Amino acid sequence: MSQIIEVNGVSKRFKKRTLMKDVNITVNEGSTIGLVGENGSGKSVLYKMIVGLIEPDTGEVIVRGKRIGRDVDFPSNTGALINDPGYIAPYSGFKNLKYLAEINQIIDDEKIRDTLKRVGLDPEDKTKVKDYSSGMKKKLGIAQAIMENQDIIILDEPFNALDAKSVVNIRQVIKELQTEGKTILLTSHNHEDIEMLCNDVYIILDQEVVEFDEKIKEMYFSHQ
Ligand SMILES: Nc1ncnc2c1ncn2[C@@H]1O[C@H](COP(=O)(O)OP(=O)(O)OP(=O)(O)O)[C@@H](O)[C@H]1O
Repeated sequence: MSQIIEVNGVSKRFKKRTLMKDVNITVNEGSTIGLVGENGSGKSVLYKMIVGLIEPDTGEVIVRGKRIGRDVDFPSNTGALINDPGYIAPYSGFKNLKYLAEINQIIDDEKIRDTLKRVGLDPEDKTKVKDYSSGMKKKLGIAQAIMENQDIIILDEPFNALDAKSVVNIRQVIKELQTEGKTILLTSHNHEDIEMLCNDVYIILDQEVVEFDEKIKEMYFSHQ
């Protein structure tokens, strides 16, 4: 298995607060990584550094051999749902995805419709995104992260706000993506999602990212 993402000696602080120091992670192509940690521990920030939205203070992020921020601004062929994506509020879900698809021009309307159905949204629904529920917005975010058949898929809290049936569906979608050989980076506060879907699990603990072994797992989830 080849390494597709490397986080080497990354540190980040905001004003006086050190969020993480000397973080090292290697992600193998085709694997699913889980990242857990308390609210505010830096999970989204770490994923934003991987996609080039936030610059590390020290260290480097390498994706497919290219250093983010030096060789490329953003990793290629990567779909990401991190926090709440900015949607065009007066547009429908379909129209939002179509607008985004026009940037790369690699998918047609049919693929957009199929992806909306795949995540549990009705492609014909004309509801404006400003009137979407939180769960619908989350599904739309997942759709934009996978619609172009991206090889690397980053899903930060994809299950938040989803009802039980939708959780089952999105877990199934993620399993299909795994079968397709995608490299997936997840976060979730739900023990079951992480256990069920991830090959390697890390936790941000005291500003460090460490492997989430059985001992730490027991300690962490027993406090939730
Ligand atoms: N651009 C920024 N400028 C200043 N502080 C920031 C910025 N982005 C994030 N932070 C801070 O970094 C910390 C970590 O935020 P992050 O969103 O990564 O947490 P998280 O682990 O994803 O939390 P949660 O589980 O609640 O989603 C927070 O205290 C947040 O306020």
